[in-house]
Amino acid sequence: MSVSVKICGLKTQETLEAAIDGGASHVGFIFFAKSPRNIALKDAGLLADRARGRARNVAVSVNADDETLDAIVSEVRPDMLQLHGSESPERVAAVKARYGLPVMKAVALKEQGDLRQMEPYQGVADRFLFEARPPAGSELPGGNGVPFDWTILSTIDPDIDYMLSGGLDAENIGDALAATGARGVDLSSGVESAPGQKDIKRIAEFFEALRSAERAAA
Ligand SMILES: O=C(O)c1ccccc1NCC(=O)[C@H](O)[C@H](O)COP(=O)(O)O
Repeated sequence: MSVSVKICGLKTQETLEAAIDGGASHVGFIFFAKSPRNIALKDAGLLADRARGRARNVAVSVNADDETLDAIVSEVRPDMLQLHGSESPERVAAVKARYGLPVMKAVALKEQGDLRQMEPYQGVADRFLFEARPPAGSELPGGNGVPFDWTILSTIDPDIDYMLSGGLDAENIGDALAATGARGVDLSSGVESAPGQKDIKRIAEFFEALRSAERAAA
């Protein structure tokens, strides 16, 4: 079975096309002012229209209020909302009900016990995005380009639907898949030449490495 891939933080047509051509199942747009990947609503709407039907459009927000999410949903018409802040299970349920869209909830992991943070969201979030805790001093809850200890996921219930994230790139994707058996992965920094600057060559190299890892595992 092929691994689903979300390339996150896209801002240009060229890199969006490179992601979809490479085989991305999901493309992500960041709505967080402090991020170098932050995108204007109108630009995200145009990119999402271009991707529609070829990849699933994911709108990423951080503790966004209804007014902000209303604007995102109306302009971008995403297929999925990714909640990447400290949204409570009740907030996740309310967002799902308000927009009728699936929600992926980000959970940051550093040690085995952190997996317990996921429990209140089970049966509420449609999917999880497991990634590293942000390094000290980072203003970004995601997109920091740091991996976590993947062995944390070695005992996870195989029925839990998640994307593995945090510092993935062409060099480590084979090891990451071998360690976790993840069926979905998400990445951003690993296909950039500088923060917020997606790189077509690095996107292609990532997909090449992923296919090679999939062949090795078959
Ligand atoms: O990428 C950002 O700048 C960002 C900012 C605020 C909230 C979430 C953000 N990214 C969410 C993602 O889904 C990233 O792809 C994920 O954190 C992995 O990033 P990376 O470690 O750089 O591959």
